[in-house]
Amino acid sequence: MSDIAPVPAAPHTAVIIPAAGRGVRLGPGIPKALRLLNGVPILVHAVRAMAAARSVATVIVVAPPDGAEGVRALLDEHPLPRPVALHVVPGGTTRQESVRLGLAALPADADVVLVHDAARPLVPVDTTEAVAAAVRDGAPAVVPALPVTDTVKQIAAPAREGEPVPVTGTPDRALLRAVQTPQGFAPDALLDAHRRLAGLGGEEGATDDAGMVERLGLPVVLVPGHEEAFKVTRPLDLVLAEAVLARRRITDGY
Ligand SMILES: Nc1ccn([C@@H]2O[C@H](COP(=O)(O)OP(=O)(O)OP(=O)(O)O)[C@@H](O)[C@H]2O)c(=O)n1
Ligand SMILES: C[C@](O)(CO)[C@H](O)COP(=O)(O)O
Repeated sequence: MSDIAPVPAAPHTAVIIPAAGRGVRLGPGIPKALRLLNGVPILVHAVRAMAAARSVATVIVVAPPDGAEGVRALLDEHPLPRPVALHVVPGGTTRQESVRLGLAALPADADVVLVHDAARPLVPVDTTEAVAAAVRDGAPAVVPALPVTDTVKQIAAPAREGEPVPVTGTPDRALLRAVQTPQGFAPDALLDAHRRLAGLGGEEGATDDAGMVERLGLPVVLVPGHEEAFKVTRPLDLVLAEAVLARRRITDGY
């Protein structure tokens, strides 16, 4: 019998980056993930942000459905801050379908899976590490979040933007949080949510990945998000992102 303790396997965080959206709210043009921020595609910023985290060993980019080869070539042109295994797969027509297609490429030995919007290119590495660490410490689902600063009104039914609409209530904003990505999961929790809910109508209305896991009745915990992890959704967000990068160039030499 050997008295040598087995060497624990190194942590393996795999990241899925859904990048298959068109970016309709940003306005006409090429898919949002390929638009430039300081001369570099938004997607490249997002991949670099994920690869900067020390536990991240695999990054799976979910490309626009007809654009996987072009995205692969684009990523090969841009160096990453650390070596990672990089995969590119074609995405689907909804965000959840794209995430599911990314999950199909998940390595079997991953102990944490993060899902990170390509549209959040500036998330700081500490936020990513905090989410991954909380999953590794035993939480099945972890979400970075910030307090809500606007007062939020409830309306009775979805309405077109710009249309006057009656208010039905004002939720207590102290009980609300705005959630960001990367969201982190024990791989089985997210895989199980997709196996059980996808295609059965169970994913309808789930606008984030943790929402899928919540529907299985599993606990989801929040950790502090970061204001620079904002989502590039509308044109003004691009202006803000350029300003953040300009400040980082001055303060961090980045
Ligand atoms: N079919 C889709 C739709 C969205 N996404 C990704 O999900 C993330 C968050 O979505 P969002 O910001 O809403 O992006 P879009 O769907 O592109 O935006 P819009 O709704 O304005 O078209 C983005 O990185 C986007 O590329 C995806 O991979 N596949
Ligand atoms: C996942 C997400 O970024 C969390 O805030 C958000 O729900 C994505 O929503 P979108 O409508 O696809 O922008």
